[in-house]
Amino acid sequence: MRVLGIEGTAWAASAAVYDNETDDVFIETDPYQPESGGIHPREAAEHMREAIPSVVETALSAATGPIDAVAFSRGPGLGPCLRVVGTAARALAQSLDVSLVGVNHMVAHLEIGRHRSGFDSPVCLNVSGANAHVLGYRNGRYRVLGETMDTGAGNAIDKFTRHVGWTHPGGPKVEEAANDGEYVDLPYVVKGMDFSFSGIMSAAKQAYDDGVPVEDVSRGLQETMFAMLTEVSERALSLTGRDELVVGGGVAQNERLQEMLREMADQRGANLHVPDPRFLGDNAGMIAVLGAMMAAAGETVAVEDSGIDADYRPDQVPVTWRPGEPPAPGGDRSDEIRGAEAVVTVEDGLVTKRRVPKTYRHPALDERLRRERTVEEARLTHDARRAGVPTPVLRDVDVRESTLVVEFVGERDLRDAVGTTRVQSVGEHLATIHGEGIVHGDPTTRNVRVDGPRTYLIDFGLGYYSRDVEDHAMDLHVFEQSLRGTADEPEPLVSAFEGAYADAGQDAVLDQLRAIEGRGRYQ
Ligand SMILES: C[C@@H](O)[C@H](NC(=O)OP(=O)(O)OC[C@H]1O[C@@H](n2cnc3c(N)ncnc32)[C@H](O)[C@@H]1O)C(=O)O
Ligand SMILES: [Fe+2]
Repeated sequence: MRVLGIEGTAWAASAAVYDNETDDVFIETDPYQPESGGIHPREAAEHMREAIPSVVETALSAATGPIDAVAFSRGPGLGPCLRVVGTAARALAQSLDVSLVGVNHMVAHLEIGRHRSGFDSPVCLNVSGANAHVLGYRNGRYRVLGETMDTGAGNAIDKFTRHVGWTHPGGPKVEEAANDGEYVDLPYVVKGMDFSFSGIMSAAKQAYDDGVPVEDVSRGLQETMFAMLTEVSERALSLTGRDELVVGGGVAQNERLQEMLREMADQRGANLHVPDPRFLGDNAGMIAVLGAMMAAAGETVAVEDSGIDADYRPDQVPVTWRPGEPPAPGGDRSDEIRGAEAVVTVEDGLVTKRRVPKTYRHPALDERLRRERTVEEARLTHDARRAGVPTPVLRDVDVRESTLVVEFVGERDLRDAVGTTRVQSVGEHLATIHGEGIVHGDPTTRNVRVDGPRTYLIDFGLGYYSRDVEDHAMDLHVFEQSLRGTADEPEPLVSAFEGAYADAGQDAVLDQLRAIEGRGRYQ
C-alpha cells in the first residue's frame, strides 16, 4: 500500500509518500519561519495555503506508483492551519478517488518510534512545541501517564528565547548556548509523573534580567527541564514494568536530552530508540506511516465526518491497528528492588532505601534533589503516621548518604492487588493527610502497600506541606492517572476512590480536580 501523508499543524507544511511494502518514506517539507516573535496562527495558515500544494506535488512525483490512501493531521494543532490541511486532504482523496485517514498528530509522533524501533510495547516520551507527555499503551488506548501541567516543552524554551531576543525556533539556539554555559539552579517541579515548566521559565527570564549570562541560564534550563523529563520517563518505565522507551517530537532532537535518556535507560537495562531527526520534528512521514497502519486496519473516515479537532488528545483515539498487547511483565521479586529513584533492600523486616546518584543529572542538581527528598520523606512519613495514616515506622536517616531505614510494611504493591476497598482506604488516607496540610506528591499505585484490606502510604519523597487545594487535587489526579495506567477497569475504582475522598475530605478539592482535568494543555 502507498499512502500520501499531509502535515500542517503548526509550522511544517509537509507531504510524504510511504510505501509499506518497501518501507520507504519520501518527505518534502517547507517550514514557516516567523520574522519575529513566535508562530502567528494566521500567518502560519497562510503559509500552509501557499506551501501545501507544492510539497504535495513534489511528494506525488516521487511516488513510484498509484496512491491508495490520503492521511492527514487532524489535530491537535492551530485551528486555522488544520483547516487548510483538512481541506487539501479531502480534495486530494476525492480527486484521486482513494480513502481518507484522519491521524492524531501526537499518536503519529509516538508510532513512528514504535514502527522504526520494532519494539513491542514501548513507553513513549513525546516532547514537542505545544506538548510534553509520557504515554503507555493499555487496553486499546494510549494512556497519558504524565504530562505538562502548563506549557509544552518547546514552547517553554521558545518563550525564553523570545525574551532574550532570539528568533524562532529557540530550541536549537538554547542547545548551542548551553554548551558554553555553567549550570545554574532553577525550580524543578515534578508531581508524580506530571510536571510543570512555568516556574522554570519565569525564573530563567528573571535570571537573565538579573545579568546571569545567557549561556548559563540556557545550561540550567536544559539540565533542569531534561532531568524532569528523564525522571518522569523512568517513573513511567518503572510503573508499567516495561523496558523499552521511544521519543518523539521536535525537542527530542536535542542531543543533551537524548544523552540523559540514554544514560537512564542503560542504567536500568532498558532500550531507548531515538528515531532519525527527519522523523522527530513535525513531518508528514510519520503521518503517512501511521496512516498506512490505520488504513490497513480499516480506520478510514468519510469526507463528511473528517472535521479537524484542535484539542485532539492521544487518549481519545481507539487503537485498532496494533496486534494484541504483549503480556504485562511480572513484578520484581528479588531482594534488591530498583525503583525509579532508589535502591531498596529488605532484611530482617527492615527496608533500607538509598537514593542513588543519577549520573544523567548535573551533580549539583542531583545532590540537591537527593538531599531534599530524603529529608522530606523522613519528615512526612513520620508526620502522616502521627495524623493517623498507616506509614512505615522510621528507624534511621542518613542525609549525607541519602539513606532511610524504615519498617517493612504490607505484602505487595497496590498495583498488583487493586480493589474497591483498598482504593477507598487510599481516598481516606489522602483526605486525612490533606487535612493536616500534607501533600504526598507521588501517590501512585506503586507507592501504596497492601496487607489484606489495610493500605499503607509509602515514599513521601516528593511530598511537602501545603494547604492549597490545587496541590491536594494534584495528589488525586496522580493517583487516578496511575489507576488508569495500570488497572484493567479503572473507572469503577476511580469512582470508589473519589467517593471515599469526598466523605472524608473537602469538596473544593474534587472541584479543583475537575478543573485540572478540563484544563487546556495546548498553550
Ligand atoms: C501540535 C503540533 O503542531 C506541535 N508540533 C510542534 O510543536 O512541532 P515539533 O517540530 O514537534 O517541535 C517544535 C519544537 O521543537 C523545538 N526544538 C527543535 N530543535 C530543538 C533542539 N535541538 N533542542 C530543543 N528544542 C528543539 C523547537 O524550539 C520547537 O519549540 C506538537 O507536536 O506539539
Ligand atoms: Fe509535533
